[in-house]
Amino acid sequence: MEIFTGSSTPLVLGGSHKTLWCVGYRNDSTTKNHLPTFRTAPRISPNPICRLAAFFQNPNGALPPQPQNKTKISHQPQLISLLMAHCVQVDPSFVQEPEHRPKAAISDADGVPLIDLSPLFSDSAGNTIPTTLLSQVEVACRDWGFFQVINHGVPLEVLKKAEAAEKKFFALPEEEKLIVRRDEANRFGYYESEHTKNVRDWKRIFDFVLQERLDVTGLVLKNRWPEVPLDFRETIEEYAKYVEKLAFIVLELISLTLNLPPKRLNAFFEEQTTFVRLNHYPPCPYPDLALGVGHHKDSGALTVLYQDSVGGLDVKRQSDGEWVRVKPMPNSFVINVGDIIQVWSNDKYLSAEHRVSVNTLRDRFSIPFFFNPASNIDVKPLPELVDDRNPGKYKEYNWGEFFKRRMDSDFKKFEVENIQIDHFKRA
Ligand SMILES: O=C(O)CCC(=O)C(=O)O
Ligand SMILES: [Fe+2]
Repeated sequence: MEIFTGSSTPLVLGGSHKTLWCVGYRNDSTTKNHLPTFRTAPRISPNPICRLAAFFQNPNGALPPQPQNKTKISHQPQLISLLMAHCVQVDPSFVQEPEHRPKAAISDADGVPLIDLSPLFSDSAGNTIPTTLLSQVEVACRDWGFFQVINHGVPLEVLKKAEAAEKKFFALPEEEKLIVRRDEANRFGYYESEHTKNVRDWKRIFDFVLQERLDVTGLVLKNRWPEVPLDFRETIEEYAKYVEKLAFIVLELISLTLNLPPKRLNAFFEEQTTFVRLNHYPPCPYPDLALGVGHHKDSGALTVLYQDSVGGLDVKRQSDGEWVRVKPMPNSFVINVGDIIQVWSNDKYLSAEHRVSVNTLRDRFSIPFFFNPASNIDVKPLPELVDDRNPGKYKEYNWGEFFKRRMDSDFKKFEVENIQIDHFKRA
């Protein structure tokens, strides 16, 4: 290892091609204020493998004094060992491009709208849905593409049991989880190496579908269940049943806000390709470089997500392009519009960009329910919502093929960006 200093950066640490190092604090004894921020080094080093520079925000940390500019310090063993004591190994497959790395502080002020669904469950609810509730849903889908719901009808006990089962599963030894690891032939089960936009995510997942079938597009929708924890399958299938009810309720509310009959969209979901994902985001020693899930939009119709109290889900606010944190709220769900609703609504509603930030100290768990239509559905703007003055903005595409192409990129690192909804946008 060689250590160089450069004129514009305090430190650049080299390594081999496969092993990059940068200076950082270890997890223990770290507080937020002591965290360094990492940036990719400008090309100041003649050595192409010297790629990472570390900028220490807090000079009170136990760091050596700054070496003189442009001095090669690899001959100073004491200095090197002191630096090494503060090194974390960076796996380059997790490193995001500089423009996608999270800033140190993410605001949660002016966060996503919160909608109370209790009017739908009260005794006096009858068949009428308050217009105030509908307009809240409409504004949230239009301005944010994201909202949180409380009093949603899913019992707290069901949520808590699912969260406990999820934690138990991820706590199993790796070799036990690998028994149900997904592969190219069967895409459901455990996976620890998912990529979003060709960068590896700092997470582990377990996926299962609501309806198993050998699909027409050649996608095998078949679950793999672990034998332990014993009540795992039963618990999370029960959770999924409740969340499915909530997903249909939200779908009907959205139909109403589009001036359509409440069940207008339901038929698309009779043979749904919905799947549920359990996410575990372990603590990450370089949260300024990696993400739990890279920036993306969900490709299905709707996502209904339960998150624990740690926080990390960031949404790109439509109004100003700022990333804001979706503040965890006990006993709530986060709902977001996916690409399909964006297309059905002919861009009235937007599928918002989001990502997951990680942290150095706490494990985070979440459970998204990806509400997806049948694979044979051809997605296009709904005929009721287009006319000569407002022509359809998307060409028709087949959901099953789109879904399969997206899943393929979970296995291979493509050189180019995988299929996106914008590819179907009319000029
Ligand atoms: O874990 C989260 O909060 C969000 C995960 C997510 O966006 C996804 O899996 O698509
Ligand atoms: Fe997502």
